[in-house]
Amino acid sequence: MKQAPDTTGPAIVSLRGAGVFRSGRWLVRGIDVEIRPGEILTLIGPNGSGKSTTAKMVLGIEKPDEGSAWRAPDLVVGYVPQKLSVDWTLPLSVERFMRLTRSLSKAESDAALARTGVAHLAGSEVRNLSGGEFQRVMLARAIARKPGLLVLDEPVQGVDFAGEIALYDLIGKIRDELNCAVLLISHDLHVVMAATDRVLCLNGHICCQGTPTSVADSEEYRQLFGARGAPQLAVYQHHHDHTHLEDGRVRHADGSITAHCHPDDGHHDHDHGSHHHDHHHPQHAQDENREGRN
Ligand SMILES: Nc1ncnc2c1ncn2[C@@H]1O[C@H](COP(=O)(O)OP(=O)(O)OP(=O)(O)O)[C@@H](O)[C@H]1O
Repeated sequence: MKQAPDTTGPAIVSLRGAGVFRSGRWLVRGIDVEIRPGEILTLIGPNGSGKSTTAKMVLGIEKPDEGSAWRAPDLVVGYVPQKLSVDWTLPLSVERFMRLTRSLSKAESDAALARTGVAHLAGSEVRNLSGGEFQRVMLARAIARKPGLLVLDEPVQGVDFAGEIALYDLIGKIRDELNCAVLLISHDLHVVMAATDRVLCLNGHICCQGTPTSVADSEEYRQLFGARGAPQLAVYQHHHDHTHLEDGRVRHADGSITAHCHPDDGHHDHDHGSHHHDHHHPQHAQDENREGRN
């Protein structure tokens, strides 16, 4: 059985009463956050609530105008920003993109691409990648130097729902393999990955924090996102309640076998109200095989 990551070590990042003041106003204030090795922390909050600004204080890109921001001196950080200023009209292969701004050996680059399941795309043009492929390349770029902290600003943008679940699975696996801490930013509330240890809900300040379910239940969260927001914070759980057999049929948790799986066939629980995935699709299995081979 796999051991749970040890998240009890000393903090690798600590923000204390941190705030950023720009253009005559406080973008965020009073941010207290500690990040420990191996833990997954998700920042959620409406557009403009200060998630990226907080992440930039964690990274040291923005200096706090009040309070303090500290990082362990030897901390290697991998960062996938929300936006990249790259001229995509120029030809650029994945391989070159991986090594564009950093000294990375070909072996390190190949290993990272393999880990995120996109080794086969090394020679492809970046501008031709699909949204999901691009995010995997970005992830590979961020983990290539084996970071102790991985900061992912909206890692599932441009990715469809199935791809989103696969990416969250992958991020969880990378955390397990590298035992790195992960800071995830999401303004999209409908899925928070199950592996998230803590959710921090921002609205210019820390509005509430805790386990995903405790945040979804909190009064502050409901006030911030309204009644509509509450059922949207669906914590993605991988129930593995059925298995896809080689002949394409499906064996359910109750032992029965059917030709297909269908949400309304009575074999699945519906505890989140919204569309939620409680099983693997063949595409995910392919991704896992690909990751496993590399
Ligand atoms: N350098 C800056 N100068 C002035 N205002 C800024 C600066 N950077 C960000 N802001 C403003 O600060 C607020 C918080 O921005 P931030 O990018 O941290 O929000 P966010 O929660 O990440 O938003 P989103 O979900 O839209 O990405 C926004 O209103 C933004 O316009």
